[in-house]
Amino acid sequence: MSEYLLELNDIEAGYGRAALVLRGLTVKVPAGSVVCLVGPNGAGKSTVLKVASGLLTPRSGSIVVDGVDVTGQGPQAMLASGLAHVLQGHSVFREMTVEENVMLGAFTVRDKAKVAERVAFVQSLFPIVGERWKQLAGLLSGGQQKQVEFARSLMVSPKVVLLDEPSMGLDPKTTATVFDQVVRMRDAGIAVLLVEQNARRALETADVGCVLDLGRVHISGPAPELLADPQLGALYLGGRPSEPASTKNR
Ligand SMILES: Nc1ncnc2c1ncn2[C@@H]1O[C@H](COP(=O)(O)OP(=O)(O)OP(=O)(O)O)[C@@H](O)[C@H]1O
Repeated sequence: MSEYLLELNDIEAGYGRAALVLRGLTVKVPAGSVVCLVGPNGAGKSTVLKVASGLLTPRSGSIVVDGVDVTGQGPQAMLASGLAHVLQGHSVFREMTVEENVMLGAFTVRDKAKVAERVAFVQSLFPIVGERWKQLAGLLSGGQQKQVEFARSLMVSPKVVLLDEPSMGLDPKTTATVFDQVVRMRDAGIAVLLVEQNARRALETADVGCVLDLGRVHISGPAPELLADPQLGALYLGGRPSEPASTKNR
C-alpha cells in the first residue's frame, strides 16, 4: 500500500468555458486518515470531490490512487480503482427498503460471497442499518438515512470515501453522530476525504485539514493545529485569511 491512498497533484479544473475553479490544487490523503477540506462558499470544495471521483475531468494535474495514476478516467473506472463518492444532499430512495438502497452500491460486485461479506461489514459498522434492513428508508431519520448512504458507498470496498457535506440539514446532535460514523469508517481502515461547511466540527473530527481559497490549498496541516490557528478563526468570520482581523465584515 502507498503512503497516500489518494493524491491530487497540481489540479486545474473548471466548468465549460468559465474561469478555472481549481488553480493548482494539491491534496494528499494518507492511509488510515480523515482529511477535511474547509473554506468559504464557492471555494471549490465540492469541485475537488468531483475531480477525484471522475465526474469532472481536470484540465491539468494528476490523480493517483494507491500509487496508480488514474488521471482522466471516468466515474465508473474511478469507482473500480477504489474511490466512492457520497454526494451532497440526500440520495436515499425513500420508497425503497434500506436493503434495496444499500444493495444498489453492490451493483458492480459480481461475487455473491463478497456481497454477503460486505453486508455483514456495513451492518456491523452501522448497527442501525442492520436493525432497519427490511424497512422503507423513508421511515428513517435524516442521520440514519446518511448512514444508509455511507453503507451503500462501502459495498464496493473503497480505499477512499469522498464525503460531501455529510452534516447538511442535520441538527447538532445528529451531526455529532454522523461525524462519529466517519471516525468509525476511518478506524475500519477506510480513508476519508471530507468536505464540510461545518468547519470547526469537521476539523475536530479530522486528522488533517486543508483550507481552500482561490482554487488552491491555502493552509494545511494537522487538524488540531489548524483549529488553534487565529488566521483560520478569521476565516470562520467570513474574511480571507490574508486580511487583518480588523478589516473583517466591513
Ligand atoms: N455544474 C457547475 N457548472 C458551472 N459552475 C459550477 C458548477 N458547479 C459549481 N460551479 C461553480 O464552481 C465554483 C465552486 O463551486 P463548489 O460547489 O465546488 O464550491 P464549494 O466550495 O463546494 O461551495 P459551497 O461551500 O457553497 O458548497 C462556484 O463558483 C460554482 O458556481
